[in-house]
Amino acid sequence: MSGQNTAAATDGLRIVIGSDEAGVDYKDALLKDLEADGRVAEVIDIGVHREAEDFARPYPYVGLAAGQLISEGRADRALLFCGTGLGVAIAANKVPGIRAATAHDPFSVERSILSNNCQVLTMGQRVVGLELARRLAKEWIGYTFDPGSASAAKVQVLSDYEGC
Ligand SMILES: O=C(CO)[C@H](O)COP(=O)(O)O
Repeated sequence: MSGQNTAAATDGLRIVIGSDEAGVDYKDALLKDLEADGRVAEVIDIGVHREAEDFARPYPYVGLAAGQLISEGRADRALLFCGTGLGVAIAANKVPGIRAATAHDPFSVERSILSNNCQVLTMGQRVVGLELARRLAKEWIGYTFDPGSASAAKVQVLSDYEGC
């Protein structure tokens, strides 16, 4: 799984988007951005949705569901929101093989891919402005992990530890 995203980047990414109630405004805004982005082949909206039964779904279920979709090979990446971005990242990281990072600045977003080969980026609606979140997501889509880079062996330590 550590090399995931590399092949998909040429075909268009399949991206899961999700949030809890505290992140739903940003989730809905970024959903539109992803759908309009020609680099994205598929957007999978896992909720929550306003005025729907899932609206009160707590953040752990959102992070776990996103991580599982990637782990099962049904998506390449996930973009997740909650109040801080922390809860959905912690949850996604519980799925074996998933590397999720909370990042609210351009350098960390870049390194989450180029250093850490993270499949999941999370942000907090209560932490970062909407326009910055939109810009960060746009940049994030453009990064691809290089499996021949010096960072690859470090990521492999994590994959070896998890056995996947
Ligand atoms: O930010 C959250 C979890 O990290 C979540 O949106 C709110 O969680 P709470 O503070 O436990 O309500």
